[in-house]
Amino acid sequence: MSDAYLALEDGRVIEARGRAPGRTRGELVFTTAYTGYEESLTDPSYEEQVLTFSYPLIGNYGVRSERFESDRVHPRAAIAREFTDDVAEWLAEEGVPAIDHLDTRELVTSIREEGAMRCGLAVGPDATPADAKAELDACKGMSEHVDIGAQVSVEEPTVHEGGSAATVAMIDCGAKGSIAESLLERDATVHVLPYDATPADVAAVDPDLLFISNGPGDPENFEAAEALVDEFVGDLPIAGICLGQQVVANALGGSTEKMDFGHRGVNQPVRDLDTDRVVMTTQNHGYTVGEPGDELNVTQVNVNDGTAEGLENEDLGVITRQYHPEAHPGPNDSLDFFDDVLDLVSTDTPVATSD
Ligand SMILES: NC(=O)CC[C@H](N)C(=O)O
Repeated sequence: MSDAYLALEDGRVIEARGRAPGRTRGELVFTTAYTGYEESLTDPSYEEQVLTFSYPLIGNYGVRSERFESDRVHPRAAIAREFTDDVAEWLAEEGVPAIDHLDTRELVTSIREEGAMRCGLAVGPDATPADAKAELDACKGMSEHVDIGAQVSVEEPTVHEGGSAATVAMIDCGAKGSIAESLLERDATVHVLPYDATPADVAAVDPDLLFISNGPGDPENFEAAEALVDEFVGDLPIAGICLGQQVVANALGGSTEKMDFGHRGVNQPVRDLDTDRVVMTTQNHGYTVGEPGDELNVTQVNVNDGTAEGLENEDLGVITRQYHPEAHPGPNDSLDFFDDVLDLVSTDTPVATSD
């Protein structure tokens, strides 16, 4: 008798061991990251997804809140070959179902072959396969979560007072904490604004730079952020990370599309087309920029599949990354992105200034 069931869109129902109870649903994805489970589980970009860890043992160095990227767990559920008690207890306290003792190697292979798929989970002493299937039946596709920004963004503007290197208006589409920290460490002051901020809200903080954060779901559902890029491009330098890159591309004539199973891990190789240098990067995305449009140049590409990893327009002062230069988890090799971003302010790159 099992106490946990995972129902998949391909019709299978997989038995597992329950580690944190509940009923839930979401898009089933996997990460190959072998460390950084606290950072991944608190990354807002995982909202509405069920996160499978391909690394078999999750929790072997405990759970410490200093390593969290936000104030709660964001995946709808978590799956591993084996969770330690520390992680299972944390997820249970957070009300996030967790299962283990299933063949995650086989599960990850299925996602690679069939693509990210919808799933339903039922976990606990009374759980049945029918409960898991009922969750699956009620599960929406990622793009159908049209107001997902409201689930992850700040409700009111907040400010992180730093130094005078730059005043940054950061649009919080579900930002990881490390992004603001990376800017603060470089002496910037960061105004965090809601995902649906208006041009007047941005102008009110008199920024030197507009920064669009990472965030969950389909970038086409972040129309307000797209409108901000459209409004301020040429007047303010603009930077973006992950969803931020996608929103910037959509605003400037490019397009985005859903990937089969995405990039999630801490060793995704990225080649800079100018220097030919390859760096290992942290990634967590299921959509990608298809066409960059006429305004943006692709400056970096993924070595595995050639997808756009960096976009720039030097004249307009626009620079974005699809991966996570702020790391947490993962390698620190791309932290200089934040220096490049702040250089956009100090070198007055944009063609025009706001008056
Ligand atoms: N980490 C992110 O910002 C993810 C971006 C977007 N939600 C995607 O899945 O592609």
